[in-house]
Amino acid sequence: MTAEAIVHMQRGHGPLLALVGNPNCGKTALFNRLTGSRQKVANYAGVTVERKEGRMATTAGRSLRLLDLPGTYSLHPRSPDERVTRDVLTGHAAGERRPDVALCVVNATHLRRHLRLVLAVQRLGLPVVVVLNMIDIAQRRGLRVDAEALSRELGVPVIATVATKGLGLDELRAALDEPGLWERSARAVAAAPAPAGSPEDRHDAERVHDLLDRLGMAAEHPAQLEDRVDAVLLHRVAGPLLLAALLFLMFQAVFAWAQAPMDAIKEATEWLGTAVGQLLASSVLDGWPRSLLVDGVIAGAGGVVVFLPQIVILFFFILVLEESGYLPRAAFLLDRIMGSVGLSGRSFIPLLSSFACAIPGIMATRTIANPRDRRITMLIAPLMTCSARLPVYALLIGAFIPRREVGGFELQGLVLFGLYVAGIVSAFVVAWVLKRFTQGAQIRTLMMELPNYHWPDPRSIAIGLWQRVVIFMRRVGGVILTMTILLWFLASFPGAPEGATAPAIEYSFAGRIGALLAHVFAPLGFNWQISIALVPGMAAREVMVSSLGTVYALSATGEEAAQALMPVLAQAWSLPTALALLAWFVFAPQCLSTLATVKRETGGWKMPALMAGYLFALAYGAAFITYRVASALL
Ligand SMILES: Nc1nc2c(ncn2[C@@H]2O[C@H](COP(=O)(O)OP(=O)(O)OP(=O)(O)O)[C@@H](O)[C@H]2O)c(=O)[nH]1
Ligand SMILES: [Mg+2]
Repeated sequence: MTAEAIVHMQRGHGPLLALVGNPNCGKTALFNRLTGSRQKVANYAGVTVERKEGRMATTAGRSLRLLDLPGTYSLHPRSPDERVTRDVLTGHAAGERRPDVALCVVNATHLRRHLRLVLAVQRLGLPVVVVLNMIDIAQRRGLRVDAEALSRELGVPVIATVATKGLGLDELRAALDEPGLWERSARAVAAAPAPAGSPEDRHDAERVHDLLDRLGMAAEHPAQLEDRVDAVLLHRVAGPLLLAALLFLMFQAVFAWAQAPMDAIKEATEWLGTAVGQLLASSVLDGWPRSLLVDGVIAGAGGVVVFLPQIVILFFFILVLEESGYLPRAAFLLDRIMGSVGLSGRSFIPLLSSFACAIPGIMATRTIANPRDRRITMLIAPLMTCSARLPVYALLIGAFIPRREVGGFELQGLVLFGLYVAGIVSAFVVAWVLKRFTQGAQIRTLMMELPNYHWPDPRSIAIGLWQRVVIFMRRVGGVILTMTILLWFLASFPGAPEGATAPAIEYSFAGRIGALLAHVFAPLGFNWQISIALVPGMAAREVMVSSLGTVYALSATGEEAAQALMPVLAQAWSLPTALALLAWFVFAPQCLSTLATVKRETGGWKMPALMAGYLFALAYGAAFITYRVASALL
């Protein structure tokens, strides 16, 4: 996902020092003063970002390379310039060596903001020397600047400077001779690029606040609006509650807003099915071509397209949260909870991606350094409700959960919320059990640097949504259509024998396979139609919906074939059966592409076999219990 910054190979020699800081803090002024005319200017290739390198000498005469990195607000890049800075500092910029020491320049009049970046760079494991620049302006404004106290608090050298006048540069050149600095640097480079873990369960803004507080400088550097917003959104109690409320409303909207467009799509597909059916009935294409089009393609694929509005609404919220800068904050909040089951915030991004699809989520576990944490994160990724499960949930909820309000909330949205929560809770329980009963080192790293809040850009949201629509429609036209046609074939041949009374499908291949599978699934209340639909559903979970569409269209006798699936199911299944199927899909082990990805990532069959086995057991158990309990109660 990260487009790595490609830079020209620079054949410099000697230790590399990088100037890092917020825009306009005086990096270039300092760079010019330190290097004089000994500068090389080039471009980072692939991006029009200027790369400036120069040479400088320390007091003891040691020759250093100095790199003037683009100014950045944080290590969450929002522009190509910022990305270059992040990639160079993490050692991910092609053709560029990771710097040995970071020279962090901060504006003495903007300590609250600028110190955050210092902490973030420190956490990357790089030795840091802080340049406290613009002390002339700070002094003119009557701000206290105590470089020594700051140095004690940060545990790194802090040199006060006025870059434009060259003040403090001698002290800086002397500080760069300190041998401990380069020893630390050698250690950091050996351990690179894994960030050094901080056991503290806090984020940078909070740490800067405490630090300024202890220095008695908090009042001189008042909290900005953003910090005050964070004080609420990241509050220990209020934060998680607000997050839960937000997710809750999101799922309410998924049902409430999608109704009208869903009705429209449903009517359009029904109309199309009827029209095509009537047209072909009076042509030479009557018979199996008509059935393939109407019962296979239109009933199957059309049944899935209905759920496009809900997917668009869900991703609208996710994109807005991502763009606004809230999502990393949600990660921070959840890090605390994840810590309680022994996982770190590093698992959050892979798990969050798994809400779209487990495959990118499992691939994102590559960033988890601890092998055991990585395997556990992989194993629980499929428990996050992927978007492919949304159509299945929406179909069953639409058919079986009445549209009414409970305590002012839409019952259907409530159930959907509950299903997502069930997945998350199960994931946490599984992670806890795996952590408890497997061997391995306990490593707890927390990386929390929060990006600034931003008004979401409507254009990028529109583009993001459009991409989701394209992905979804490609799946409808690809795997879903293919599996639907295959199932139609299996469900249509061989035809019924002479004098048969039951619907023809019961004599077909699919009907017979379904009848066999139904023995396995009967204890869960699944009939043969469900059992057979589970098989093509292994290719992609939404295929379950199109398969049910095809199976029931073919099971229908007479002309009511073009009916929508929801009312058919509502009539054909009992409520306990529907609830058991929902419980089954919370675990839903049947996704072949996910298992294939796990095999590729772990290089063996052990992990995918373990994953399929435990998910199947959980799905079967949960569906069984749900079916029994619901049958007893209802
Ligand atoms: N008064 C005062 N002005 C300074 C000092 N250091 C830099 N400036 C001024 O601050 C402005 C920004 O300095 P630059 O060196 O361009 O800042 P930069 O960090 O390179 O900025 P970007 O490259 O945009 O990230 C310039 O007008 C400098 O002259 C200082 O110590 N005191
Ligand atoms: Mg500059």
